[in-house]
Amino acid sequence: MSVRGVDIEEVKVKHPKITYADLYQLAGAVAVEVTGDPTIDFVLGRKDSNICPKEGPLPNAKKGAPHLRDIFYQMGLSDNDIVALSGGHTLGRAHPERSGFDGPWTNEPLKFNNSYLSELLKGESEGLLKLPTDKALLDDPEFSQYVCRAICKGRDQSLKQDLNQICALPQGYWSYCKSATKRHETKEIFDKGVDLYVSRLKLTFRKV
Ligand code: HEM
Repeated sequence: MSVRGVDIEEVKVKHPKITYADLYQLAGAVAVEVTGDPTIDFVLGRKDSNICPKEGPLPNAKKGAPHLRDIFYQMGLSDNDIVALSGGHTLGRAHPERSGFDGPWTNEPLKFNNSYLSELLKGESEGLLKLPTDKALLDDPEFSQYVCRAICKGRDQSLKQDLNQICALPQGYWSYCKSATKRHETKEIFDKGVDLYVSRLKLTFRKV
């Protein structure tokens, strides 16, 4: 694994006291920092283990919302955390030779922001990937509330009204959400929501 051309193994050799578990987390926090602005608080203290769990705890991209919950609830994460973490797909891309999926989730896959969420709301876009687990975040009423809330911030009055309404609607908000994003420039909504998304992500990062 490498972050900005730095091989993680080289860092481990130089600083053998840090565990791999901490090192990988730190690499994630640094990756977010160098590709966007947000600084992620980082706390050391994770332990390494030589024992592999029987069934790998990684999610299966072909499955839906119940599967995501099975995986992430075991880790003590909430629906809101699952949505926030899925926003990690704002960076990078899928490779057919690795996962069978192909392409990036956003138009700027080396820039960390909330564009994963805006692309999700916009629907299918040519050349951009949506995994079944990404789509599940919109199909599931609980998850999709958090997708909307993650971007629910606006200064101009009509936009604010629309966003407040989206965020207040526990169910059936989705068609409203779609029409509101059509009425306003999607980019405008998301530019205003990026701080909100990042602050939510920071809360999730404290747990992992
Ligand atoms: C929600 C469940 C998740 C599923 C099902 C999932 C699935 C996948 C898949 C299929 C790929 C493509 C792998 C490849 O072909 O190279 C991928 C890549 C990636 N995932 Fe996830 N992922 C999940 C959660 C996360 C989380 C929580 C993060 C980080 C917060 C994350 C960050 C990434 C990144 C950065 C890449 C791109 C890697 C690259 O560019 O080589 N994913 N994920």
